[in-house]
Amino acid sequence: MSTITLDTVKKIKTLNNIAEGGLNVFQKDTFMVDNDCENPDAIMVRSFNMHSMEFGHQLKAIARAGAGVNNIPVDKCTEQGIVVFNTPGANANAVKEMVLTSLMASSRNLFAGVSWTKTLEAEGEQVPQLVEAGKKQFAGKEIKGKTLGVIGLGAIGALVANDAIALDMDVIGFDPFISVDTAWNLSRNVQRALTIEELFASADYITVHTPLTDDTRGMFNQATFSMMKPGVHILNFSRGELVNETDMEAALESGIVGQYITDFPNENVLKMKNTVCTPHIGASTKESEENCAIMAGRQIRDFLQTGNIKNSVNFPNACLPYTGKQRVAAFHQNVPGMVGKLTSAISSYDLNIADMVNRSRGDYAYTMIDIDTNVTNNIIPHLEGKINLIEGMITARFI
Ligand SMILES: NC(=O)c1ccc[n+]([C@@H]2O[C@H](COP(=O)([O-])OP(=O)(O)OC[C@H]3O[C@@H](n4cnc5c(N)ncnc54)[C@H](O)[C@@H]3O)[C@@H](O)[C@H]2O)c1
Ligand SMILES: O=C(O)CC[C@@H](O)C(=O)O
Repeated sequence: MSTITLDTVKKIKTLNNIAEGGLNVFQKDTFMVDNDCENPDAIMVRSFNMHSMEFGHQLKAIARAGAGVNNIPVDKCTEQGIVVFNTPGANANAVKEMVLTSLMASSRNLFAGVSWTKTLEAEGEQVPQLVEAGKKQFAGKEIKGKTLGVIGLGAIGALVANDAIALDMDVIGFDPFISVDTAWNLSRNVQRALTIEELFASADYITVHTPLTDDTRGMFNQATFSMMKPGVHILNFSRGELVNETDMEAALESGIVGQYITDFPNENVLKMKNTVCTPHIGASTKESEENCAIMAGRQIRDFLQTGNIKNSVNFPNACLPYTGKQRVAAFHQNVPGMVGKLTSAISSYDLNIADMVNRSRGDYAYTMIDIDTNVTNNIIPHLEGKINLIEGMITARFI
């Protein structure tokens, strides 16, 4: 059932702590931002799991202040005409710095060395001698000249790959869907793996930067571990589910995997040998949280006020310069004749069209139509009824 509504004050619900800069983008006279509000027009979220949530008819958009959208039921949102945004690249530098820190720290056994040294606290004046006697167990390897395999050369992977080249590593990257922009920005010294097997066979260290999808879930498993160099270090700052935990545990026990560094601990992973866990802090810097929140806030604000879509993961990007004229923003099936039916519904009320844009993505499409006169409030319910009757319409609103 589709609806057209004339909005007044718009309600933004927050499901996690959103950095202040992202909340400040909402003008106080036009928006109400609250973590408890009912029937929000939009939701801002970080990692909160939204899969069991029901969404009201009022909800028009969800913005993920971050990259991964696996905590959001994107397909359900699409069917309901709810636009899902993320903030591409906004936290990439934070994660890159975390990956490089962990790469060097793990190669030098820093985590284990620091923990062991702390156990000497009660040894009094014996500490210096014990340190000298015990340090050999923590001798590490330099990363210079070693091979780093980077799986997923998007915002984060490309930064990691380029900086690893600057640290004198050999870098091999695998990304069958690499974007043209990233390819332009990638160091020419990054070797391209045509297959993931090629990367597994040559890497001393592997870092993964793909989203969690049905294709990538469990990509680290018994079969892929058997293709890797014994003692390989694996860094996972993407999502825990990329790794088959049982197989990882066995690979760590047998030494095929020398160290596993992950930002996604759980009760099983915490118990695994040679594993270093961080508490999902890859993107936890002041700068990155502000960047993500501001980008997410602006995208939601602009969408609610103008209908323009930027950085959606489920609907096409669409921009029509906003002139303040009455605008119809309609989500519908991507089937022939929809634009014609929309324009004839509008012109049947003697309304003239000033401008329009229509964009499609897969099975769905989005149309914005500007009307060159103000539509009086008594016409809107009738026009609403007419647009409602168009087969294939999901949801539409007047702005
Ligand atoms: N630890 C954290 O706090 C943190 C922070 C940011 C992002 N992340 C995770 O990192 C992921 C990547 O973030 P990003 O900003 O680089 O995203 P991105 O979209 O810029 O890059 C992802 C890349 O993975 C590639 N890819 C997709 N499927 C692939 C496959 N099967 N094999 C190889 N490459 C594949 C894509 O082509 C793309 O280039 C996010 O989806 C998120 O899960 C974690
Ligand atoms: O919000 C966070 O702190 C984590 C974000 C991260 O997992 C992401 O996918 O961007």
